[in-house]
Amino acid sequence: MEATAAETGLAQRPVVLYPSPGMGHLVSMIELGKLLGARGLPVTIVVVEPPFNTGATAPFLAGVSAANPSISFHRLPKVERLPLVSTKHQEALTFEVIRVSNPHLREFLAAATPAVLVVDFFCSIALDVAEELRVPAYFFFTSGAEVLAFFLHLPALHERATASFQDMGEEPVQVPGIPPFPATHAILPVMERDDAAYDGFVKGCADLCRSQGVLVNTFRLLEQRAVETVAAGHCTPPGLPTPPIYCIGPLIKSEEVLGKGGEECLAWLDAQPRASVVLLCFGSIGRFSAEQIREVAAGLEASRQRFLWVVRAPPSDDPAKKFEKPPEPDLDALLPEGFLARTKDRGLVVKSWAPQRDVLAHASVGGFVTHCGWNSVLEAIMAGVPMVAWPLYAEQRLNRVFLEKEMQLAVAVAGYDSDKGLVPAEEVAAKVRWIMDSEGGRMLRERTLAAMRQAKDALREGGESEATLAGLVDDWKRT
Ligand SMILES: O=c1ccn([C@@H]2O[C@H](COP(=O)(O)OP(=O)(O)O[C@H]3O[C@H](CO)[C@@H](O)[C@H](O)[C@H]3O)[C@@H](O)[C@H]2O)c(=O)[nH]1
Repeated sequence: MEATAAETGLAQRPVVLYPSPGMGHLVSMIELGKLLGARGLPVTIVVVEPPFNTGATAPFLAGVSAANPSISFHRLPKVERLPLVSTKHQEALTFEVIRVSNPHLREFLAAATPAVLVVDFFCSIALDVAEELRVPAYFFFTSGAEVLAFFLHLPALHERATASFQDMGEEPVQVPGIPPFPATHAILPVMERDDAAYDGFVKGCADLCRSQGVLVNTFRLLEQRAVETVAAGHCTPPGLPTPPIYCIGPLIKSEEVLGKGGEECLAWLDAQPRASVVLLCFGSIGRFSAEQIREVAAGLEASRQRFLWVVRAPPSDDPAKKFEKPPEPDLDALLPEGFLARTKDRGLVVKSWAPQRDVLAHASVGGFVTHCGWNSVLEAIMAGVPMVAWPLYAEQRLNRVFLEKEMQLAVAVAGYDSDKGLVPAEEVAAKVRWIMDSEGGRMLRERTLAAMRQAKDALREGGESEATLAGLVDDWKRT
């Protein structure tokens, strides 16, 4: 008979989850917390407050914490200011926030005496604390197994190459278990060796091998080749151990904090025909230039399709404001004159944020133009909605390669005009029409629906992901 948490002492000793502060990293870690809580484990989520925009708002966290009283949230002292870091990438700042928070984490863990610590990729420095306090530490990988294959292999790629990915141009990067991809498609923050983000990634990737295991927010059948190659140790650098891999997903947001704007979106969708609307939404921090916003508008208008479009204010020209929360967009100034009036019968433009998971799950939505953040990908799969891949930052260009070439669940936006620095309206119109109203788009929808069924199978009681998590929890209860 299975030991209960109380019998093993786990009732007193929490499982501590340590997400990095970005919205895209918090949502799935919180879902993991709920699943562990439902299996009788006491769960504490440690929250870090950085001095830059992460898309995760205080109302979001307050809503989650109110809806899940069984999970306790422990806030580390807010990081007010960071040492100067030489970087173009927010990821380098995230590593820094976690580094300066490590003494506070140590203090908390020493008092909480957790049974298990589960950390986000960006929090790998917490493994030092876990080792010192003898707490078994696992990773929760918030992207997919194909990206994990690349991450595990990065230290080996780093040893072999002397040039930055940026300077390797279109040279294909070979990683076991995933399709070759041009060096320019490697993840944005590791493009340049002299950026602080690069060092953080190479170290974090090697740290994956110091853990007791890596829980991955995917399901095996979605990324079978990568999962098997990673598990067989073919991606791990020579001399390092391969951590056990646990595919426990897809874990997507189980509740939305709607607000007034959210209710407006869903009410508008209620009035649209089935599978007729394309959603355009670009993650928790994705932003386009004013010129690109005008091209998207012109493309949507030319496509003649129904649309729901989340528009954010363009990035500021002031580098000091690069990582700040954007103001509300001024739609009259940003959109072409008369656009809103001309498209009012078939389009809804929403400022800054929509309840994406609920929108995707709505029967009126039939296509999704996405930045390829992994939560967005999984939310689309769980809703059976085919994707147009338009990556912007982080590991999204890799996700586009995998979605298009390996999983075959998306069509990629092409035709980037490097002189003008944008994707022209004609390409936006062509891809929107293709996904919503072509034989190819219909086939993609069928494939996505098949993936949705596999995902739901993996999650049901006794399904592969559910059983994997159950087995892991049993192991934890026995330790
Ligand atoms: O208007 C919006 C915008 C976003 N979301 C939600 O916010 C989350 C966004 O997550 P994701 O799609 O993963 O994008 P990012 O916020 O950009 O996530 C970061 O973290 C992910 C997981 O590691 C990575 O895959 C991404 O590339 C990285 O940028 C999802 O749950 C969305 O439903 C909304 O609800 N409404």
